[in-house]
Amino acid sequence: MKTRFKEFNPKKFSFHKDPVLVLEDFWSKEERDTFLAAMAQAEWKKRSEIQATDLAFPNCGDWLKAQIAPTEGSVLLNRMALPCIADYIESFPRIKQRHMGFSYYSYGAGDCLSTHDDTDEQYARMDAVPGQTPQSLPPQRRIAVVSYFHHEWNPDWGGELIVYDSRKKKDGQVRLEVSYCLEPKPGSIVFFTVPRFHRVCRVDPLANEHRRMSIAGWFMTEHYS
Ligand SMILES: O=C(O)CCC(=O)C(=O)O
Ligand SMILES: [Fe+2]
Repeated sequence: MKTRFKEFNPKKFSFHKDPVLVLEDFWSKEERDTFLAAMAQAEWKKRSEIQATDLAFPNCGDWLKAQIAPTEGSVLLNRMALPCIADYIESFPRIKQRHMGFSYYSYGAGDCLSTHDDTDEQYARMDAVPGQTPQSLPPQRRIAVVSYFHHEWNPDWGGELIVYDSRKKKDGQVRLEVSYCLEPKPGSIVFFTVPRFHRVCRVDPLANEHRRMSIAGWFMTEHYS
């Protein structure tokens, strides 16, 4: 569902019934300013300089990624403490530990993120030691979060987040159908359950120097093997 944050009742919402939640006007202008100031201080790395993202997302321009600062990380977590998130996470059996991880991203003209479902196969493969059984199962991403902090975004600038429904055809093949096309509206936040196919449309040259500034990451669970 898509709604304004002040009209949202987090006690009534369930990710089991509705896997995509879009909350508009989640952040005030002042809150966005604080995050943008922290982002301006961050140490950014290019997509092409990070081995895992270079392998997983070739031909996606050269967006930037940085570690979220501890203060902003806590602000984010406090604001995301919604009962519907905890209810969904706790619905998985045999949880050993809960994890989360969030990063800053900056996309300029020409940057995009090709279709993926956030199960992070590339990364999992890089961690695996050949011929060795892992001690415990790697954390599984359960809820993806993306939020937008730039102050201005024009529909001509592209950069939409497309979320798909995947339908199994009779021949066993999977067909993707667009379920949401979301403009990166300043101050909005998107949550969706993982796995779920999605992509970020290329930012158009019409954006000029404007950048799509976001925080993205996951709530994860680690399970007893
Ligand atoms: O920036 C977005 O809208 C989505 C980002 C995303 O899908 C990811 O970082 O895995
Ligand atoms: Fe993603």
